[in-house]
Amino acid sequence: MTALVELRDVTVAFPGVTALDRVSLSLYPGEVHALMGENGAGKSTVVKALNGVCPIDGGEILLDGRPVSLTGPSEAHAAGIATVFQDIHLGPKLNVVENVMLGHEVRGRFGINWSATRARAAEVLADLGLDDLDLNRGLDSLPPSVQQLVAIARAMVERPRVLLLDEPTSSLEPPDVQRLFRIVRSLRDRGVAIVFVSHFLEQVYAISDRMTVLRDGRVQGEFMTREIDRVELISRMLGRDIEALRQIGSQRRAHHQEPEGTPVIEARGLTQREEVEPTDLEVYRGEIVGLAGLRGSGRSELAALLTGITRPDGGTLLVEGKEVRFRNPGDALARHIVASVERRADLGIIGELSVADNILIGLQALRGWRHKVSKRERDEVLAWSVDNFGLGSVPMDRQAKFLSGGEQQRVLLARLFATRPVVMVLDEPTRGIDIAAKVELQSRIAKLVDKGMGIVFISSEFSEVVRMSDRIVVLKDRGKIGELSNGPGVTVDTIVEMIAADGVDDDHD
Ligand SMILES: Nc1ncnc2c1ncn2[C@@H]1O[C@H](COP(=O)(O)OP(=O)(O)OP(=O)(O)O)[C@@H](O)[C@H]1O
Repeated sequence: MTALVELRDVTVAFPGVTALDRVSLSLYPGEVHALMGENGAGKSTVVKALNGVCPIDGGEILLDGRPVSLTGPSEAHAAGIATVFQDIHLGPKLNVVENVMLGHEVRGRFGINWSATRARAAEVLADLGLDDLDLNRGLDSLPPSVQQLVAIARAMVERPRVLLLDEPTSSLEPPDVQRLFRIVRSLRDRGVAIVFVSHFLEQVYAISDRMTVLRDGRVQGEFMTREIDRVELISRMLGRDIEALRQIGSQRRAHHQEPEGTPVIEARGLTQREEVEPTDLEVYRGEIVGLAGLRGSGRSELAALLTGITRPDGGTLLVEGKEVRFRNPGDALARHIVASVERRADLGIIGELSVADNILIGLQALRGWRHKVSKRERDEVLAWSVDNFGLGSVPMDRQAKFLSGGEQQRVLLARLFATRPVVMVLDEPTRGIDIAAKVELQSRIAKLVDKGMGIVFISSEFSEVVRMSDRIVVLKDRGKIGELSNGPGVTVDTIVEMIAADGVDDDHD
């Protein structure tokens, strides 16, 4: 089979980093090709080289066997290459038709022919099995999953031959992922060549036909998905021995005895209208309490109430047995209660500041701006952060906006840890983080907890919640439905069954 697109020895260099080092890979029609690799491996750079966003410094890109120059997005469009970005770049105030057709409106003699434009949008959506979508709805009134599907419809208007999907599922729940995959499969079956980038291993196994593994900007191998097992894939991504990895996989946090004393943080009937039903929660020193629930279960909203990001409408919050009222996250920080929140844009990486300043800013805020962190402490904190969050290859003076998504996530965690918190609320702290860093972070958290900190841990990967938590609070539809003391008998299925069983009887009333 001839490749539709081929990268031959492509090199992309940024000051101080070779993002792609003589990368060769081929995309075939009718195939889903996954790009795999740790944070910073070069996956997004491959996507950007193909969609003309990032010029290449060496090698060549061939289309149907002939060299092409993709020096900008319009060249990539002309070559039939379309991209769906991770952060949806659509018009929130525009309706579905406008979003799908923006820039491709059907024109007649008197300007835009709206009925034809509408018909074309309906055709594209129907083609993707999205005929149930209301074309007049404003995009911002639709759930993120549907917005993501609209973004794909938009990419399909020009009938591209190559579709680039960079982490398209990062904000989707499982049923939406299945819907997206049905669309991806039907496009594949029509001969589109698809590039799929995701940190979710199971999704990659479910959807891809072929994968290329990258590490430090170099290709580590190309495999047919059905021929490479998960352990081998991970070991290729990390460049580590398979046996060592098998051992990491089998580790489970040794759980503590029953909590005692006063909870370090406690919620009594804490509630927020339309977001969180009255909820009780206790976290003791030395404990990790996992919040398990689907997106929309209220898990992130509860986290926000605990840390002053939002204010409750009722109930009480106590720190070390004393009632507190946080007006903002600064009030919580003053009590050494810190949070990482789920959506990256809200997390607070300040792109214009250096990596070092991004790490130190939390500590500086805690001290007050008049008491500058001393040079010695600054050096200590940075050295500690580099050691503990694998930031060795990131220059401390680089502007944070140039880091990869996963690198930014680690910088943010380093910032939180630098404030020496008593309570940490971690909402999806390992999302977008590669597997090595995930394991490293998990053991880091476990160690800190041993030193007497209390942690609220939220992850949409239930396996991670089970691995990390001493206790698991299960949430559904904005409220707590149960609590489990973790132990050998508790598995992902236990949580899933609790969520599935809850309220089923009510439906029969
Ligand atoms: N504009 C830029 N300037 C400087 N360095 C950059 C730039 N863009 C990317 N890099 C660096 O190039 C390397 C590859 O980045 P890339 O975004 O392709 O990684 P990735 O595999 O997509 O990572 P992630 O999984 O974290 O998204 C990283 O070390 C990153 O810091």
